[in-house]
This record gives sequence, structure tokens and C-alpha cells, in this order.
Amino acid sequence: MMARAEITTPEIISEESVVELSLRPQRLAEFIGQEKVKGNLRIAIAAAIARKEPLDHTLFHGPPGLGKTTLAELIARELSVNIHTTSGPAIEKPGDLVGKLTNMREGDILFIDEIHRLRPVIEEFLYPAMEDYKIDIRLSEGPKAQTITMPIERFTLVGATTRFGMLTSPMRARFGIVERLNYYPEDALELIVRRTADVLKVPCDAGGAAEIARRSRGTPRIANRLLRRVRDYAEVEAGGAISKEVADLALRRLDVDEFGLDDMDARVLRCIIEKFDGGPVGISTIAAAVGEDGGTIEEVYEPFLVQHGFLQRTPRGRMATSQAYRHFGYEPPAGGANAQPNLFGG
Ligand SMILES: Nc1ncnc2c1ncn2[C@@H]1O[C@H](COP(=O)(O)OP(=O)(O)OP(=O)(O)O)[C@@H](O)[C@H]1O
Ligand SMILES: [Mg+2]
Repeated sequence: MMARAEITTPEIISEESVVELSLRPQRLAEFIGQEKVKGNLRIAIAAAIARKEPLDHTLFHGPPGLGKTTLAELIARELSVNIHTTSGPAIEKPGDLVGKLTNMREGDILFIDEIHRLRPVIEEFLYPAMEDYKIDIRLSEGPKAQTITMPIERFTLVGATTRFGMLTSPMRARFGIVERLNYYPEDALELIVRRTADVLKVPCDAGGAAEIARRSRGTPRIANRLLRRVRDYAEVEAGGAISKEVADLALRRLDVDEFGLDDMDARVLRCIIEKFDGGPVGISTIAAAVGEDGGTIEEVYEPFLVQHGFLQRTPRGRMATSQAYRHFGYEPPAGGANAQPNLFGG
């Protein structure tokens, strides 16, 4: 753990979070995939360094485990500045940020994770800080409270969110750089698995890495987690090395889905097939049936399912595809599941 990185969010220190820290790439060049995002960042960073100015406020959004926190830390390293970390739900009142903001040096990064969960008063407190590098401090309580305005150093706010849709538009408008992270293709995940295997010093051949990558739901965090479980199996049952065969046996034993679908993915698809005859059915109806927030389904789960051909969006609602039917062991309805998807422009 970098001594200068100050973590203020109370976090449960699990095996996973410890390993995750040590697995994080240390330089932008070591960050695999997301070429467009990396390219844009590289230019913005070089320009900021050349002008001796702080980087523009930067927002990363996209599903969990794709590297938002990692990128925030990499930017700080590339700029050689300090990063102060906090998260939306951890900030209760403007006062919680005053100390941080006044202690920051020019160019430092304030990283706010889950930035969509900031309370409105905190957002309003941050606007002048982001725009004019000023903060308003209330000296007392009540309607006639006196406030003083204090200058702060020019800093960079880096925000991360899995729920871009929940961010208020004034907040969005204050970020100069907005990048969406997408699911990783299998070849990129394979490289990530091989890199992690090197870090963990576990022998893993291309076939083994490919097998793990294929079942990682396009997500580096899942790829790293599966690799650790496969490593356990390899060490105990297979002499320590990971091949395609060893990975396949281990992942089957662990009941990891063939496509890496997780529990909520499966619930959403099963619900559409079993309760709504394959759809079309509206997102709020699905949300109520599976007990998850509609926006979360739309922004966190659905993109993967659509991208991988399990779910189709039509103007009348979501439909399970024939691939989804077959995956759960059902016969797709004749002339049913997406026999005519294009009729609806789906
Ligand atoms: N492109 C990558 N190359 C190598 N490792 C990666 C990459 N992206 C992510 N990882 C690894 O995956 C794990 C999860 O990444 P990270 O914590 O940055 O995701 P996140 O987008 O912040 O997730 P969340 O939304 O849940 O906070 C980390 O251990 C990180 O090292
Ligand atoms: Mg994160």
C-alpha cells in the first residue's frame, strides 16, 4: 500500500481486497485493454504536465470491477501527485471534506468513489470547489449563519460510478473528461489472467488463461478471483500448474457458469423465461420480480446480457433470446423467442 494514499473509507479488509491492491497495475502502460480510454488519458495527462496545470476533473463510469479505481490511482502515479480517497456515502456533511480540500497540494487528486451517492448539500459544496477552487465554510448554524469563502489549491476531482444515470446533470457537466469503461474482450482478459498469474507466481499456460477468461463475465476482478480459486485447485489436486484441463475441472467443481453469468444475471433471465413467457416485459416489472433496483438492472446487469446475446431490448420491453432459453435447459418457443426481433427494431 502506498504510504501517501490516504484511504478514508472504512473498508472491510478481506483476502480479496488485500490481493486486489497487490494486483493493481502500477503504470498506465501495464493497464491492459480499454485502449480508447487509455489513449485519451495519456494525452490529457501529457498536456497537463506540459502546461503545469492540474488535470481536468475526470469521471469514470461503468459496471463494477472493470478498473475505475485502478485508473484513478494510475493517474495519480503518472502525474506524481497525491491521491486522497473517499466515497459518496462516506461524506455526511460539507465539513467532512473541508480538511481534505484545504490540505491538498496543487494538482492533487480527490478521488470520490460511488459519486452518484453524494448528498445534494455535498454536491453544492463541491461545485465552487471544482469550478473556482473556492469553498464556502459556514461559521455557525441557522438561517442567518455567516459563511466565509476560502481559496483552495487547484486540484483534480476524479469520480467513479457504476450508475452514471443517477448522477445529477450539474455534476456531470463539471467533469472535463468523462470515460466509460466497457466489458473486456476475452483476449484482453486472457492477458490480465496471465499477468496476475505471473504476479502470484503460479504457472498458467495460454489454454488455462483462456478458459478462465472465457468465464469471467468480461470483468478483470472476476478473472482474478477465478484464477485464485483455480490456483487452489491446481496446487492441491494437480501439481500446481494451470492448464486448460485443470482450469476446466476446477471451474466446474466450483459451479462457475459456462459464460460467467452471475446470480443476478441468472435470476433476471430465468424470471423473464419462467414468469413472463420470455417477454417482452418492462424493466420495472422484472425489477420487482427479482427484488433489485430497476436502474441497477439497466446499468449494471443488462449491458452484459445484451452484449452477449442473452437479452434483447425492444420498445415493448425485454425479451429472453433463444440462447438464454437453451442456457437454462429450456427449449426456445417455436417462432417465439426473437423469431422476429427486427420487426421492433431490436
Ligand atoms: N485493465 C486491467 N488490467 C489489469 N488488471 C485490472 C484491469 N482492470 C482491473 N484490473 C484488476 O481488477 C480488479 C478490480 O479493479 P477496480 O477495483 O479498479 O475496479 P472498479 O471499476 O473500481 O470496481 P468497482 O466499481 O466495484 O469499484 C483490481 O484488482 C485490478 O487490479
Ligand atoms: Mg472501485
